Order: sequence, then C-alpha cells, then structure tokens
Amino acid sequence: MPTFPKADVTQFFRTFSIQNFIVDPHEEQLICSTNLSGHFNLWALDLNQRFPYPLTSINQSNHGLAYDKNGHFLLSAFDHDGDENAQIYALPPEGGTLLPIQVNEGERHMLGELSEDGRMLYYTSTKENSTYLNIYRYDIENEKEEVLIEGKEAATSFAALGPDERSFLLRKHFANTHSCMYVHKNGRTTAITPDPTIPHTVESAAYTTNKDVYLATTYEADFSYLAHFHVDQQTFTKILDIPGESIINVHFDQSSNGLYLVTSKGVTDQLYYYHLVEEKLTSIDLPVEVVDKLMVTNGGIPYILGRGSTLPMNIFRRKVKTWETITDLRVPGIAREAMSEPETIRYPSYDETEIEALYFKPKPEVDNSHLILWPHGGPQAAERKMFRAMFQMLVYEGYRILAPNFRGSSNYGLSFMKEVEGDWGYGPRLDNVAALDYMIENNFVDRDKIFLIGGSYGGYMALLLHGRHGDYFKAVVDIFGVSNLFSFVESVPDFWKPIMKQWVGDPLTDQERFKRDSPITYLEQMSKPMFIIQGANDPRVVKAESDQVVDKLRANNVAVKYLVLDDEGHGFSKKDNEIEVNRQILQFFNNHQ
Ligand SMILES: CC(=O)N[C@@H](C)C(=O)N[C@@H](C)C(=O)O
Repeated sequence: MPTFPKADVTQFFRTFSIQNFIVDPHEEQLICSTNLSGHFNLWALDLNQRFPYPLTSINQSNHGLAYDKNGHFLLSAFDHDGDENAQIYALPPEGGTLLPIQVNEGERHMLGELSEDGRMLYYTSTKENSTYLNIYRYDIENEKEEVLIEGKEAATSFAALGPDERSFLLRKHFANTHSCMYVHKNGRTTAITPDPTIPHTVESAAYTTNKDVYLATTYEADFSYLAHFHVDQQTFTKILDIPGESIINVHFDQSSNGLYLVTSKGVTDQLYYYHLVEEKLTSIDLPVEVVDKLMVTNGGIPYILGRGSTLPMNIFRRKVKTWETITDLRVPGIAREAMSEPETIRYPSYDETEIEALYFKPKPEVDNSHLILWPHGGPQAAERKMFRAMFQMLVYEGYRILAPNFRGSSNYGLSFMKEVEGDWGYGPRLDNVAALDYMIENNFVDRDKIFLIGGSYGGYMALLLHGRHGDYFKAVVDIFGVSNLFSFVESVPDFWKPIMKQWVGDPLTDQERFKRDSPITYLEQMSKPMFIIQGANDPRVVKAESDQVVDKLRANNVAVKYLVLDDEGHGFSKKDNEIEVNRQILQFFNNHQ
C-alpha cells in the first residue's frame, strides 16, 4: 500500500455546489444548477440512471427554475457574471439552445410559475418599475403580456398561483422584518394576515385548495407559526406553533393531504409533516443540518437540497422512511471525519444578551493556536451548520474559527433580528468584541493570535472592528464589505431603497450615527495588514465601497493587498476564482502569523 501525501488545500474547493434543483412532473428527470464544469450550468439526471448530463453551456448562475406542468419544457433564469440581472429563457428537457423569453439588458426578472397549460408565465420584473417592481402575466404563444400588479409602497413580487388560476399570492417587502403576503382575486388585493401595518413576516405560503392557504408567519409572535387563511371568507386562524422553532417553509403534499414544514432554530433546521385532517404533527429525521430547498412531487415524494458542517450540498429524496442520496458530492481525498464539526458556544455580551456562536477547532497535531473571527454577512442572516469549503480548509491548515450570531442575526426570533436595524455598528460590533473577550478569558486563544475576516456585512464588520478595535488583530481580510454607510445606501439596487431607512437609517436625520458607524471614519486607526477582495459586478456592495478604503489606506502607507475579480459579483461563482481567492486568503494569514 503506497503512502499518500497530505491532501492539498485546493481539494476543499474541488467539491461542487448545487444552486437549485427541480424534479419533472413525471418524476423521471431531476435538473439542477451545478458547477461540475467549473462554471454553473444546468445538468440533468435521469432518476433511474443517475449519471448527470449537461443541458446548458451558458456558464452563469441560476436564479430560478420552473418546469412546464406537463414536463414538455423548462424555464430558467440566469444572470451575467454576478450582476444578478436574471433573464428568463426556455429550453427543452434534453437541453440545447436557450430560447429568450424575457431578456431585457440591465433589468432583473424573478421567475414565478407557469399556468397548467404551460402557456402563461407569471413573473416579476424591474423593467418598468425599478423601485417597487411589477408582476406580469406573459403569454408565451402570442408573446403578449399584461401587468397584473403595479408595485407601490414596497417591492412587490409574485409568490404562488392558485390551483384554478383565478387568484394568486404576492409579497410586499417593507423590510426584512416586515414582509407581508396578499391574495389577489377578482381585481382585489387582500392581506392574508389580519393587519399588514403591524410589522411581521410571512415566511412562506402555499395553496392547498382554491380557497385554502396555509402560511408561516410571525404575525403578533416572535417565532414563525403555521396559520390558515380562507380566500373567500378572508379569515385568518392560527393552527400550530413549535416552541423555540420558526416555521420557514410550507409545502403541500396533495397525495396525502398534508404539509411538509421546515423549521429553523439557531444553527440548524428540522423537518415535520402535518396531516391536515388528522391535525397530527410528526417529526422527520433529516440527512442534513441545513435545508436549502424542499420540493414535494405530485406523487408525494419529498426531495431536499441541503448540507451539514462537513457535508457539501447534496440532494436527497425520501423513500420508505429513509433518505436516499441522489447526488453524492464529497470533498475529494478528505473524509468527513477529517473535517471539523463545530461546537456551539454561548456567551454573554456586554449587556448580558446571550449570543450563540459556532467554534471550529483544528486537530491538535496541526493546531497553530491562531483564531480567526468570522462575522457573517446579511446581517439579517446567520452562520449555521452548513459546509463552507473556506472554513474547512482553514481549520485543516491549523486555524481555529469563531463565527458569532451577533444581535440582528436571523433564526433567533423576530425581535432579535430587528436589533441590527438602525444600529449597524454599535450592538453587533460589541457582540463581536465580547466574543473575543470570552475566548481570551476562557483560554480558547491568546490575545496576540487573532485574525479577522468577513464578507459583505461581515466585511463591513471586519473593517469597523479593524478601525475601532484594531489592537485585537494581527491582520484583516475584507470581502466586498460596506465601508461607507452614506455611499452604500445610495448605491444599492433601486428595489432595496424603500427598506434602507428602516434597515440602515436616513443619511440626513441619522448623519451623526452614519458617520460614527462608517468604517471609513476610522481609516487613520487601521494599521494592520489588510487584504481586500471585490467582485467588479457586485450590485449589492459596489466596487466603489472597496476602492474608497484601498485608495485612502494606500495614501496612509498601510499595506493593502487588493484583488478585484472582473467576472464576479457578490460571491465567487467560478471555480478558478474561488480557488484563487481562497489560496490567497490562506497565504495572507500564513504570512502574518
Ligand atoms: C436587503 C438585504 O437584506 N440584503 C441582504 C441579503 C444582503 O445582500 N446583504 C448584504 C449587505 C450582505 O451582507 O450580504
């Protein structure tokens, strides 16, 4: 038996990712967007054969998939090099040339649903209403369309089509913590929760008949529960809650007259089945820790796309009380046991608020005793038990990683999530500082062995912590981080603008706070080596946010390494880019140990 060398760190990125999937109405073919070729394309699996075959060669990220209900053709939305301006194309299930259905340069389209006969496409677009969006019905045969809803007051998007196609659900997004659902029928639009002016969210909703809609909502509650709305009587009834968990997805299974419910609790997800007649809730074990997508076929078979801390994204289907692996993406050369399962740590913050964090530890024989702090992005998102090649690679190389779910994170209740609104830079920052103090005081790390890295809001937090608490860190990596709240609120996509006042604040009335909470204010105090990474096409945190920091730090003679990826946006969608970025991150930390 030969002795094999230790796996190269690039192996962690030689696994593949799945952005989305769908199963055809006859349950013969599964289509997914995956980067098996190094770029994202649609690939198919015949469910009785399993070897994947490519359908497209567009090399772009997917932003939505829909099968015609007879399985004759497929719709897919793709953006261009990370610009998030998704365009809608049709293609045959066997793949081939893409037929443009809604392609408008510089505009974003959100794929909705097809009518039963496959002729009408319901979708949302920025093309005639860049701030509030419009909902359209497009006749694919006649190439004619009508505006069904003209968005007003909040970004408005199509959500679901009623079974008889005489009503549909739509969403109005007033804020990340105030996002309501409405039913549109006979020319009238009615909220499906009792009072849409009271801030709450509707996480998910599904028709079970023409008259019955089941929804997951935080209406007058902190954690999302299951409720029922009667379309004709317009009555709202709470059905059930699961203490400490938020129901985030509701899927109807017509074949058994039940609902599959995905719930989230902190760093993991759970799955349940609720029988509508028996009113019985059953817990279902999961093969993953986080569910990225659930779909239930016409025949009542649930499929999930999900991942775990040491398990890359994979698709599973439920068969006779077990989960069958449909895809088997792994990290080549590195067994799951060789990777790091994080511990969940809870620590008190500066005001005694309890914060949960994930802590990844390297094997003792490789441990270099350095800790990397990772404030997550969003900020109304959370770090969860989901495979991140970068984390596993850094831990394999000997680094410890701490990822706190500071106030404002999702999955800890609506009121906790609200705590970052209008306070981007105080409470959440001190939660990160408290995380470091806790780790130092409890001997998880020595004070002089700490690095910092974050992306997007996490990049903002990395910059802010560098500017205000730079003594903690040896070196800092910022991945497309917000650097200046004044320029950020002006440069986001138009349809984000209605939420900016509640989310971040008002640059005029909150001028002092914007100044206090903008990392750019603290450039003079940023003296540690920095590595800044930015996608040139990022529509969320535009390149000017990183340029501002790089230009000024260079003028101050601070060592800044700047990597701009010309064909990327808010993330690294191309394998070669992902590998190069992560190779340079590792090298940067190694160089500054
Ligand atoms: C409007 C909103 O919450 N957008 C987030 C999903 C987002 O993209 N936030 C950025 C700033 C990030 O941190 O990723």
